[in-house]
Amino acid sequence: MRVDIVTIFPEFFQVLDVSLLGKARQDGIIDVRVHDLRDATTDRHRTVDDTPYGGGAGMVMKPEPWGQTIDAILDDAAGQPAVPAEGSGSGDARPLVVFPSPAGTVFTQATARRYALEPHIVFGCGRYEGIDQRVFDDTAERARVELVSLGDYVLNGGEVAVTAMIEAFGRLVPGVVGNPESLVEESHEDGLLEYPSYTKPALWRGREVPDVLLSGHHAKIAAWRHEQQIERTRRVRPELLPPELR
Ligand SMILES: Nc1cc(-c2ccc3ccn(Cc4ccc(CN5CCCCC5)cc4)c3c2)n[nH]1
Repeated sequence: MRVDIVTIFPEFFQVLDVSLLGKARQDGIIDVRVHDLRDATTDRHRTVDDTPYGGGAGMVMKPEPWGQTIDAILDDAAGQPAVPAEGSGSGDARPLVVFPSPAGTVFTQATARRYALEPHIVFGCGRYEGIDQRVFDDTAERARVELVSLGDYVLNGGEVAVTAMIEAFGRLVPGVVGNPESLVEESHEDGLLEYPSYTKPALWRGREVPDVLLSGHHAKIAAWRHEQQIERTRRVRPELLPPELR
């Protein structure tokens, strides 16, 4: 899987070398390339922003550097088509270009699962007050474009959102996580929040571990854990519960 990231803060993504993904990159499972948007500027000040038409506070990112950078990435990728995972993916062979945005659809585990199947994703990290709309419109001529929100709060740019998304789908890419079983039982994987976890010692500060977990009775343990998931989801995120469990 190839991932391209466009940003004015390329050093921000050194974090991807440290985390779980460092090994995935070394093993060639995920090929991450970071592009400095300012490399596509032509003026002495390497300008990437300007005042908004129609007025308003702040600055908007100019379209030219974006158009040039995205074209270069897509042209380069066209020369070496990444093979989509067998029997998976959107079926649309065009690359996927994702722009974090407060105005985007909310990123969920379902989005992460879908992204993990893509052979190539380009992430565009905006800054300032956002990117000129024509960048999204122009890119949509040759790629699938998605505006994605991390949640209902405003960040200063797309970099944190892209880091979170890459971690969320990266860990689902086969070969990235040592024990694939650990991916099945986690929160949101079955639409419910996770059950509480315990480990040794059996008694800690006067607090014991639920007896069922010490029983070795796997069917009872599984039933208890599912009940805990439903109780916790009902308490914390009732909107996630399927109608029949509300
Ligand atoms: N989930 C999530 C993703 C982001 C995100 C993603 C990408 C960028 C790029 C820039 N910002 C900062 C920003 C964006 C919007 C505004 C509002 N402003 C109102 C007037 C018209 C212009 C826009 C303010 C500052 C970003 C923020 N935040 N939260």
